[in-house]
Amino acid sequence: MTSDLSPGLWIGAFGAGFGLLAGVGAGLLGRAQRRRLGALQAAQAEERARLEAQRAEALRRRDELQAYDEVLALNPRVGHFLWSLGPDRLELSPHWTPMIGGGAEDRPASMDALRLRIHPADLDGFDEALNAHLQHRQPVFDRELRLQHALGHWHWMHWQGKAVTPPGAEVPDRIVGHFYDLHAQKLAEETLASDRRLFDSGPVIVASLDAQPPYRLRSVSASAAEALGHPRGSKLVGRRLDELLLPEDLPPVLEDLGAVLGQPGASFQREVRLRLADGGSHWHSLHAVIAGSEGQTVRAYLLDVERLKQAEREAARQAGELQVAVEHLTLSQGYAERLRELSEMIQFAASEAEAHELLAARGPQLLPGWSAALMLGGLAGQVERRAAWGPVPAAAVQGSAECWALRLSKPHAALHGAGACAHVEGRPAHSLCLPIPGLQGGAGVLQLTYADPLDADRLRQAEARAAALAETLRLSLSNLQLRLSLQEQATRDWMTGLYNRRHFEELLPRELNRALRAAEPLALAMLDIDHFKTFNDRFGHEAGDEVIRCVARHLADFGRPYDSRCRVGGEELCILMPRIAAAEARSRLEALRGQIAASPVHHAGRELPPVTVSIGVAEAADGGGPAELMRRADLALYAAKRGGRDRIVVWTPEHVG
Ligand SMILES: Nc1nc2c(ncn2[C@@H]2O[C@H](COP(=O)(O)OP(=O)(O)OP(=O)(O)O)[C@@H](O)[C@H]2O)c(=O)[nH]1
Repeated sequence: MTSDLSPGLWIGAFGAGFGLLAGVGAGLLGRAQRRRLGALQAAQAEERARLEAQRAEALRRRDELQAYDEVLALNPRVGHFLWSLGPDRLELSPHWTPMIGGGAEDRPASMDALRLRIHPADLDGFDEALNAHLQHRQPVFDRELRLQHALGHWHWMHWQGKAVTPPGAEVPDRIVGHFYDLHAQKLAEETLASDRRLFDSGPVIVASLDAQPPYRLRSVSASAAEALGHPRGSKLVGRRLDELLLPEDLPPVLEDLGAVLGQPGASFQREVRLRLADGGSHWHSLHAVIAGSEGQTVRAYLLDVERLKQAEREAARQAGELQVAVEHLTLSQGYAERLRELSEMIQFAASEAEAHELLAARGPQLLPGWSAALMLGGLAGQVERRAAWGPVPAAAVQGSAECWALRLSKPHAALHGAGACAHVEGRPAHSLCLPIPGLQGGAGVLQLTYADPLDADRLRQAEARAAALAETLRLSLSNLQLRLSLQEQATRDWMTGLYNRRHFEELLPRELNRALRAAEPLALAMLDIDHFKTFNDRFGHEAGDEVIRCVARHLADFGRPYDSRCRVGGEELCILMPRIAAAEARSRLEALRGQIAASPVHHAGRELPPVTVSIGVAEAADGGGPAELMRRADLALYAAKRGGRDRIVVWTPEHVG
């Protein structure tokens, strides 16, 4: 574009001035005229010099303006316009096209054409700005507005211009000026404004603090006061960091600050609790940046994460509960498995004593840390300790009156000995008695003690386990008792209560082997009631039975606990006597024989004739099996019968069968 303000106008004016002066000088001739001419020439020279100076100035100005034009032309965001008012001709520099898009032909050629592309909302303002300038209310025309881009969107531009009035005229005939691209700046401003709105109303508190103790708040987004529970508009500026944070959170933040102070751009992140107006606090995620060229400001961004924290806490609590539940489930599954094993072993124990030993061995794994005693009904109503583990002892229970669990038939718990049963010794933190009813010999009790205090959860778990253990013991011990008693019944002779023949046949080889292994003697005595048939014949079969029972009672009371007394046939009985030799057996059996002979037998209200027995004794010998031992005892018995009955004969090799 060629501006009407260009220096060319000035240069033309100078040329015309010089021509006029030269013509005037040529017509001067006389002295006076010469004087006048001299004066004129002086004035002329002066004027020439002035014009020269003006010309030089104009040239300098032209160069400057050219340079300015060139620089402006370099800037794609600034263009020039010349609007000739009369003909409404608008000339736009080529910068227009890259700003507003389209081709050169799309450039508006008149103000009317330009106005068609102005955003309707900006049109009035545009016209008003023009009028204000043309009516001299504003020194320049200056307006931001949106123009329709060739691609359709509204594009922000800034127009500035000045009216030019031609020499001698009274009103301007044109406006010259420039337009520049404001779009990127406007978008940035809008983004900033929306950011600002977000900061002021959104969840993020933006704050600036002095980057030096006591870290006073210099500015803070408008939302902060309300977010922290203060009345809207409350003044937070000026507060110290220690007034804003919970005391526990201050030291780590001070430490973080210490590490970044004086380093512009350095930052740290941390979760802190901001104090609320009501005395509470809210967790915030703090992102702090050292700002300012000298690092004189701490810029802090705080996002309220209280709900997140609450959710985290809730999730952690639920996860904890789940973990506990899973642990309980796992533990209880493991525990149930261990109880099942114990129960099986107890039920198939060879004796109650073995069952009690099993319990004592496995109990510590079932209830770790607990001391326990299983007390079962014994003689004279006493409840005796049968199995125990752990350091806290239990005294024997003299009667059910001493145990609350037995008295009330329900579990009884005590804390630090207060209200504990009399048999609980010491003052354990926890004691628990569980009744075990339904056993032969009377109800039993399981006493459990724990020395140190337990929390409610662990106590509840232990109580549940103890109850399960007591129930397991009740079932398995009563099953064992039943099985042992059935077993016992199967081994006993129904009429006499002595072992039966089947049991004797099982017992004999076992005892014989044991004796041989232990190199211990073993004596077998065979007894036969003398002339038994005559009892049957004279007094009846029942009398015969009574005779058998009477002899059996003598046998039952005879000898040592580990002697086995059996009825092996109708009126044939035997005694298996471990750890004694035949001679010793014989002397003991003499007492038995004498007792039987001396004891009257009554039946049906009358005394029967004296009952005597013949006894044959044999001793286990090397190489001889059970059959041989029985054969020898039989041979000795036969010898006793033959020898006159009511006597004892010990087998010797002479008794050849
Ligand atoms: N009442 C009764 N009699 C039985 C029983 N078992 C076997 N008997 C009888 O006992 C008798 C056995 O008699 P023997 O072995 O001959 O005895 P004994 O000849 O009378 O006397 P000894 O020659 O001294 O042995 C038989 O008559 C059987 O019927 C029983 O359980 N009860």
